[in-house]
Amino acid sequence: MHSEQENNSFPAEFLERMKEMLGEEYPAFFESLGQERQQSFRINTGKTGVSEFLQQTDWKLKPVPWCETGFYYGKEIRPGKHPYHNAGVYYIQEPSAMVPAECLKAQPGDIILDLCAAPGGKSTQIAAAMKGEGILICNEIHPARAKILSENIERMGIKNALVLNETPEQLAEHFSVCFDKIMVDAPCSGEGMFRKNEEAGNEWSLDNVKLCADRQDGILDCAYEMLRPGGRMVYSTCTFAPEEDEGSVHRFLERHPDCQIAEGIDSEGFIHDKEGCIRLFPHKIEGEGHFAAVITKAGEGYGGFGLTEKGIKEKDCPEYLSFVKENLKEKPQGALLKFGEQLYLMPEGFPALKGLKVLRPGLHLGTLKKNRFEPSHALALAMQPQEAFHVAMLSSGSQEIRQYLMGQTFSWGGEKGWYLICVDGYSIGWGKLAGGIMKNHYPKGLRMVDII
Ligand SMILES: C[S@@+](CC[C@H](N)C(=O)[O-])C[C@H]1O[C@@H](n2cnc3c(N)ncnc32)[C@H](O)[C@@H]1O
Repeated sequence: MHSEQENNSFPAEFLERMKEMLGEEYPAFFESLGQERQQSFRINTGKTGVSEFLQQTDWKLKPVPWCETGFYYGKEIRPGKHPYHNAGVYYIQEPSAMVPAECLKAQPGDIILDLCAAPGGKSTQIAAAMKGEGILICNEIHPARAKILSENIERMGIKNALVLNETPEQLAEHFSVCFDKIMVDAPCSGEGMFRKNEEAGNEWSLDNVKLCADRQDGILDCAYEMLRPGGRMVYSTCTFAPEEDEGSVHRFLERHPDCQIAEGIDSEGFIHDKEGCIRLFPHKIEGEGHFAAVITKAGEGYGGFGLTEKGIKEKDCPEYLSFVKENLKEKPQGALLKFGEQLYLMPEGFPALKGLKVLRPGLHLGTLKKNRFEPSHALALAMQPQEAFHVAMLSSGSQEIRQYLMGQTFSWGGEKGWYLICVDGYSIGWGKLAGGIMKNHYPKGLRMVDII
């Protein structure tokens, strides 16, 4: 049993509010704050099947009850240091944080916006459900966080996502009633993560709770503008503060009477209030504190963009076409877009990008250099081994994969040229073979010093 003294890193006013909210359940909640948090990841079904992955490893994993692809792992496993992480085979994500994207019920073909998306937990979960069909716009207001978001979209091999760095207001001006579904995982006071991130408690104040609630009102109003009639939106936070949870939802419904709360998902230990909002408490489930509400907009409509990108003609990129002919069994489908030397592939129906801060306009194919094409790391990660002519299939325990991820060359036999480097069947990057030596094309910024 933990005393209040032992938990003195939690602000007293926060604990008082929780006592008032939870009544006789408060001691159980308080004890849970002193317990260790759960670790989990979500298997990337864009790269592998759940049962296929479970057969491949001897890791002791326990299913997360509310997410078919989510699994708890123990301390003996360090998934972030394993080559599978670099190959985007899973995304390390807190178990409760898997709930909002499950509630969104993304389908292949949907036009979806993730408005507050970095570092990309929910975006990558939504993308997996979309199975590469439809359009996912991932937006993040802070430039440095938007970059991390873009890297995670790349690592997970997602082809149909656009990464933007805009304010919700600027997006709302651009994308009036365009989206079938919107995820609003709002910035909040983070009370549910105090156990995960001890420092978060130091920044807590009632004034900040109010500030967050005001900001959430503004973000939700922008999301409303962008949701098509008949569309579905999930609002979520990782705080217990009622002003930011049910409060934000109620104020929103008052301002927008054509919206209502709809059903989310259920699991043992989930608390549903009478309106249908979902609350997760760490003493009720194996996960941190979270809140989610599904909101639908009345009416009917279609998602999509009035103005779309047309792309450039293939014949204007001969270097790319020869790369495709020599190295890929099939030409990737979609329209080509050129930004300076950089070539991207966009799925059909991508919105016009003029006036937007774009970090990633679709799948980065590579760089058009003078008389040659250099494939991008993103292209490697978005490919399956059977799509390339030359593959270097390495095992996760091999010396070669260690050398590769550390940025070194390794010996290999075969014809010279580009090789898709794979680990246990998962693409992880490019190498270029010449004279029996595989030259390393693993991005410098991603190279590792500590691998298991
Ligand atoms: C809870 S986090 C998002 C986590 C993310 N959805 C995930 O699953 O990985 C909230 C995000 O909102 C961003 N944010 C902060 N202020 C914002 C604002 N005024 N409008 C929109 N987003 C904001 C933060 O930078 C942060 O990345």
